[in-house]
Amino acid sequence: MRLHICAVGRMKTAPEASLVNDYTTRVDRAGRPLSLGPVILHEVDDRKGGGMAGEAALLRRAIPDGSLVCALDERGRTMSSPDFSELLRDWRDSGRQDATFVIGGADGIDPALRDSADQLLSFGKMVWPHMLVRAMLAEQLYRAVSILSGTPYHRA
Ligand SMILES: C[S@@+](CC[C@H](N)C(=O)[O-])C[C@H]1O[C@@H](n2cnc3c(N)ncnc32)[C@H](O)[C@@H]1O
Repeated sequence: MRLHICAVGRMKTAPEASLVNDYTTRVDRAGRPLSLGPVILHEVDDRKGGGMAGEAALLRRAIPDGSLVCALDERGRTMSSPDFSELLRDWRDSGRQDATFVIGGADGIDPALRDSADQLLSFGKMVWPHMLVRAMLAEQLYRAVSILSGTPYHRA
């Protein structure tokens, strides 16, 4: 199952970029025997100033047809890392080819797009900067793959 991160904004040389690259490379390597990965990053940038609706249109276009969708939102469900690994395993076993994780911009994710997601995932009630959320998501994807592989990275 391919893992897509559809996110508003361009990371370019942001300090979080090396973290995202490191963890996604690790997911690609460790996830291969589990049929999870690669991680594919799709960055969208609404230059027309269309706000959340404009960003949502670009995000929808970036989400592969038929993909399962998890929207990152502080109002979503908090999960333990083992729970998240089970979600990934169940999604992989569903037979769908793609899972997409959506990260919004400064104003968040358009409510219509958020409500259409299969899962709303929260990293706690606090609001985190969107670039940091990419790095946190990439790390949790690697942690989930490590849990499913039975390697000792995750210690509960
Ligand atoms: C700066 S936040 C936007 C917050 C915005 N005020 C809102 O109401 O959603 C940018 C993006 O980072 C992600 N994000 C921020 N904090 C999060 C959290 N605690 N859990 C999950 N995702 C979060 C969400 O995808 C959000 O759309």
